[in-house]
Amino acid sequence: MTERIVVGAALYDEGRLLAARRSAPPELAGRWELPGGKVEPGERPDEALVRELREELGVEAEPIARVPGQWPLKPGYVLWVWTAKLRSGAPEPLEDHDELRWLSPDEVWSVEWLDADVPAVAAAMECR
Ligand SMILES: Nc1nc2c([nH]c(=O)n2[C@H]2C[C@H](O)[C@@H](COP(=O)(O)OP(=O)(O)OP(=O)(O)O)O2)c(=O)[nH]1
Repeated sequence: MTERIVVGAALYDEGRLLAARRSAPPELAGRWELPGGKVEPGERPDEALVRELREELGVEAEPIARVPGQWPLKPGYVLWVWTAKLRSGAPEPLEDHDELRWLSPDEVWSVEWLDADVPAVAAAMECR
């Protein structure tokens, strides 16, 4: 079975990284993640990233580069991350999240990231 790809955005603006706090499901609620979601069948991962940021945050974003690596999520799912920048709009927690926070480099570890995101965020910090 091939794994389903979940794309996450390391969205940077003026050197700060956007973190999003999940509102669901209960076992993940309250933990922080890179915004994104599942790639749909027939969709390119970078297209999925743009779509998810539009749906979840109400912004237009531009993927910059894939962050090397992939991180296992729940069985059957794997996380891929792109650095990205904002093209227009200001992110709002429209779907899946109840809080957003722009983190400066010294604040990046001040939130409780989902387990899978800890190594993914560390790798993304190398690609700023
Ligand atoms: N988006 C995202 N999901 C993550 C991260 N880390 C992590 O463990 N996950 C998990 C949470 C979910 O079980 C799964 C992604 O699901 P999702 O709910 O974001 O996907 P989606 O927007 O496509 O929503 P849906 O199809 O479930 O309605 O991966 C991350 O950094 N970003």
